[in-house]
Amino acid sequence: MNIALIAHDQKKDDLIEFVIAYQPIFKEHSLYATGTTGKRVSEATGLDVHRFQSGPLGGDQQIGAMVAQNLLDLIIFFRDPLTAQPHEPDVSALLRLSDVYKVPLATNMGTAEVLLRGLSENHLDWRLGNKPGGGDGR
Ligand SMILES: O=C(CO)COP(=O)(O)O
Repeated sequence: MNIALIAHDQKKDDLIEFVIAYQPIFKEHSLYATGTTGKRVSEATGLDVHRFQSGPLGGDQQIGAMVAQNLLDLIIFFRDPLTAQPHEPDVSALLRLSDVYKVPLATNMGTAEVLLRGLSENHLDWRLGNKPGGGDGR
């Protein structure tokens, strides 16, 4: 599966803790991330992470472009609900596209735990049969 990891600055430590806790699961999958998140995760875990631009420079939109091609199967996005983000429209657009393409997305650790356990028990395998032939791949 292709998994995206994103965290706002105040949540990056939480995400790293989470990835370390579930590293045996994450290492079985392909990881993508916004720039700084990906750097922090790969430094902390040694996992191979494909890094896009930093969020404020378009990283959320690059991940959104993957969603629009139905190339992402799971998104872990630890948002900071207490800090205004200059690129809030990009964040909203990514959440909207995830709903359009029915991509499971966790915005906090509680939901992320449930999704990772579901992933490890093959409950997300329906994603594998949900790939587009092109065009409207919903
Ligand atoms: O801002 C972000 C998501 O909206 C995250 O970007 P970074 O991983 O580059 O900090």
